[in-house]
Order: sequence, then C-alpha cells, then structure tokens
Amino acid sequence: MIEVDIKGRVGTFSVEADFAAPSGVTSLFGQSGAGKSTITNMIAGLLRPDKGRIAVDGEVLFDSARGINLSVRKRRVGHVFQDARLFPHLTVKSNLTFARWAGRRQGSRSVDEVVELLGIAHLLARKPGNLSGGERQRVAIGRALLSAPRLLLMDEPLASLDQGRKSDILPYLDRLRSEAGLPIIYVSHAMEEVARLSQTLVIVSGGRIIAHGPVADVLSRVDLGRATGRHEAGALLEGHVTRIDDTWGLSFVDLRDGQSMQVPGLEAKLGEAIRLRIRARDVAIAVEKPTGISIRNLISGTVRTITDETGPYTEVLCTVGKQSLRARLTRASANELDLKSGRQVYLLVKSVAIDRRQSAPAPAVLNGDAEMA
Ligand SMILES: Nc1ncnc2c1ncn2[C@@H]1O[C@H](COP(=O)(O)OP(=O)(O)OP(=O)(O)O)[C@@H](O)[C@H]1O
Repeated sequence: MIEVDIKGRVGTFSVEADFAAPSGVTSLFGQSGAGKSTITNMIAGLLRPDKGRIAVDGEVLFDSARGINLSVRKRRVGHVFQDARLFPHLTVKSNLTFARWAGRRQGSRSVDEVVELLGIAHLLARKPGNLSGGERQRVAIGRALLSAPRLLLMDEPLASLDQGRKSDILPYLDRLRSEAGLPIIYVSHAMEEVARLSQTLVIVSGGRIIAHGPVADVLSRVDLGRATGRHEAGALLEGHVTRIDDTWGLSFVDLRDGQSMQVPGLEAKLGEAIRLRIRARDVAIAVEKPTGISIRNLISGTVRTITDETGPYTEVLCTVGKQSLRARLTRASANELDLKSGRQVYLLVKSVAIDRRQSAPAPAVLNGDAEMA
C-alpha cells in the first residue's frame, strides 16, 4: 500500500497530491509539465514537500507533523529514470553487483534471478555503451531491483525508446509486475503503457490529482476528457482466452457476461487472463444487430452516459456486463440514432483495431474484484 498526502513546490509551481494505492503498479499519468516528476521526486526524497505524509506498506518515509524525513538511502526507493544512468566504465554485471553492494542489504532477489527475469544474461560482459536503449533500460531496472527497494519508482522508463524497443521491453515490465512482488510507481504520458501495466491510475494535472482509482474505472470516466487525451481515450476489457482458432489466427476472449471478443494475433495460451484496451475511436454503435458486415465483434451493451459536447464529436459510455466500453461518434450520429441512457445497443469493434500492443496479460486483480483475478 502506497499512501501519499503532500503539499509542496518547486520554484513557482505548487503540487498538492493525495492518493492511496494498493500493491501492484500505480501509474501517474499526465501531460508534460503536469507535476509527475515533482511528485515522484518527493516520494524518492530528492525534493522535500512543505508538509504531509508519505508511507509505503506502513513504513513512514516522510511525516512533517512527526518530524520524519528519511534520507534518500533510507527510503529504499529503486529509481529508474528515462535515461538509464548506468556506470559507463563498468560491465553490466558490475553495474548490477555494485547496486547490490550499494544497497548494503541482502535483497530477496539474487543477481541470477534478476538477470533471468529481465532476459539480460547475454549482456553481462558488455559495457553500457555497447547496449541498445531498451537493453540499457532493462539493466537499469535490474540494478534498481538489486538495491533491495521497498518501492520501485519508474519515471518514464520507455520515453527515450523508439516504438520497436518499447514493444520489446513491455513484456518484461508485465513480468516484473507479476513477479517482483513490490509496489511500483510508473510515471508516463503514454496511455498505451499505462493502460497495459497499471492496477491503479492517478491522473495528474496542474500539480493536482484530478482522479485516481482502479485503472478501468478511471479510464471509463468520460468527464476527464482532455486530461486523459481524447485521441487515445478508451476502455479496458478483461477476460480469459476460451478458444484459439489456429486456422484463422483468432483468439476468443470471454467478457464474463456470456459474450466474447475475437482478437487476432494474440500470443496467449488457452485459459490465460488477458487485458484488452479498446480505443473509443475504434468503436461504432448500432441500435439493431447489423448483418452482412465484416466486423466480427458485435458486443451487446447498454448506454450509460453520453457526453454533452458542443464540437462535432461525442463520447458514449456503455456497460458490457460488469465492464465498460467507450465509443467516440459524431454528435450527428448519436442524434440520428437517438442514443439515450438505458438504451440497448450493439458495439462494433473491428478485430484488427485490437493489435498485439494493446493486448497483454491481465494484472492479478482489476477493480478489486477477486473474481476477475
Ligand atoms: N527545479 C525547478 N524549478 C522551478 N520549476 C520547476 C523545477 N522543476 C520543475 N519545475 C516546473 O514544475 C512543473 C512540473 O514539472 P514536472 O517535471 O514535475 O512535470 P512532469 O509532469 O514530470 O512533466 P514531463 O512529463 O514533461 O516530465 C513544470 O512547469 C516545470 O517547469
């Protein structure tokens, strides 16, 4: 459990952050300059808040009322930055073992375990200058893990990588989330990463927390508009792979309400829990079941809300079983179909719109609903 309730400033910029998150990955998401790094630097002990309290798993790192302000070292926060910040003159192995020594305490993980977790065994003899950006970041994550942290703080760890390298490293982050067994704060302004990795989402804007909670709940909030980015806005659906059709390369993912989605090219095993991110702009709505159509996913749902916008677009939030889907339509279409709260509709999702980057193993628990584990 991470508990943050702080007020502070850097220069003329003030932050006020109050959120609590259960274990797992908590993402801080916001536009550039929103205050994400300022908040994380306060958690790490690199900046001092004016007042408040920060605790991780009941261990108090900062409490102005009680005069507690642990040093950076005593906080035991493993910090991974956008640039890997490895020692250039040391080999990968020495970078890793140095971290273990510098942590001055025996962590629960051995170097071998961390090397295996991050797939960096073949890099041990090399120096950072001879690694790709993605490899360097994996070593940096390994180094942070070996310093025996109680919290892992990752500040835009993929921001300096191109799309290909990002896709290479994301599966390691999925593994890290499920196997590292420590709370992770993940800072990003890439919705794709945040939606894939997080259990808890914290939206930062203008130095304030404007929303926080289970990631699927926050992403289904159409009122957050600009703060979550309209172009990338979407919802999460979770389910298990119930059937794999090798002939057509399709996996069937149940939506826990008797319906299923067909996803192409999914590298998942039968029975595996999967999280799918469906962007609002990839969803269309029909008020009657369409026939003679190439779209394979016709999901039945109920309109919950429609945003009241003045521009050409509107967003329609629909309930699908216990989950939500968002559709971005023109206001003219929504008006023509007479969409209203409570109306039964069909949500049309092109299978090709759900690409592999958008589909990932589901974290252990979403929405705190044990049934979804
Ligand atoms: N040392 C500083 N002195 C004065 N102002 C600062 C300092 N550090 C950051 N700021 C300002 O505080 C605001 C928040 O910066 P911060 O780095 O926390 O944002 P961010 O959300 O992490 O952005 P990005 O995604 O671009 O890294 C910005 O307006 C920034 O210019």
